[in-house]
Amino acid sequence: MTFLAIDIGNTRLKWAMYDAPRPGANLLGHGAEFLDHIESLAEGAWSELPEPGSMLGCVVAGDQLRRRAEEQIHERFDCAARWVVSSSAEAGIINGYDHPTRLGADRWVAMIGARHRMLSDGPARPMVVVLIGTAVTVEAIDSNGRFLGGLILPGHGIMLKALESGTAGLHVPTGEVTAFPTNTSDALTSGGTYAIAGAVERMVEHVRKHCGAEPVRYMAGGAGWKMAPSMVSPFELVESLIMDGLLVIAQERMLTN
Ligand SMILES: Nc1ncnc2c1ncn2[C@@H]1O[C@H](COP(=O)(O)OP(=O)(O)O)[C@@H](O)[C@H]1O
Ligand SMILES: CC(C)(COP(=O)(O)O)[C@@H](O)C(=O)NCCC(=O)O
Ligand SMILES: [K+]
Repeated sequence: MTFLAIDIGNTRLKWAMYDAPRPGANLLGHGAEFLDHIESLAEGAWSELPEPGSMLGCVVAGDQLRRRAEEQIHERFDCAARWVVSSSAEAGIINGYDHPTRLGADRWVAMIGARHRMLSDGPARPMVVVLIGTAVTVEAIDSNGRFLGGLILPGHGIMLKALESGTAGLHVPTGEVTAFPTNTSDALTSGGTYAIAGAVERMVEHVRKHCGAEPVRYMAGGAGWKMAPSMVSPFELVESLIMDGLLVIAQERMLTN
């Protein structure tokens, strides 16, 4: 039974079609559209796909975007649109947020994917899960699967936009990440990268100290590949973390139509 997974962030809608709603299922197709281009999905990227037996998604881009995605789903497919809402516990993760449903669904799903991945690789350990999207999130999870809390910080693009709009002299092209930047472009690019790397490393230290063990470290998100090389503690890039989490939840809920 085919399964369609969708992740709608503040920059792009990512989708992946699998041959079954379970972790490790075969990928039949995948893609990403900037939010302005969602209306082209049904007649474009999805036109050649098989009918999904079920779908599950996560949305943090707001109700209007969710509705625009649902229009495409219903135009092209017969299956019901289902979206994950963060809850107090699901698929091995216990939600430590003050108001569990206010936690971004992408963060929740990524932690579920990460926990499942870690447990298929070996014994339970604490984790630090980093998503580098429009915003950056840095989650701490203990070895029992309890989400202890997480950081939200601006992504690279937002940091640069803030600096450009708040100053007269910072309109420059993207630079290189270097330890000692000697031009404005490199200074901005390195500043943003090390701001994120520094915050991530603080969280790694907090988890080490709190849990008394070295955390497993996963990174995902559209700009993860750009950030990973600049981390202090090495992170494993797992581009599919959110899709993996959606597969885990779909299997646990035995999603059918
Ligand atoms: N193909 C790409 N090449 C370079 N940067 C990219 C690419 N795709 C996404 N990004 C960067 O990643 C960020 C968006 O990633 P994404 O995971 O789609 O975010 P979101 O989940 O918030 O929609 C943006 O800051 C963008 O600049
Ligand atoms: C933190 C986020 C903006 C990240 O969004 P993204 O970068 O994936 O587009 C999103 O997860 C969100 O809106 N969260 C709700 C607030 C919270 O998690 O506390
Ligand atoms: K995201």
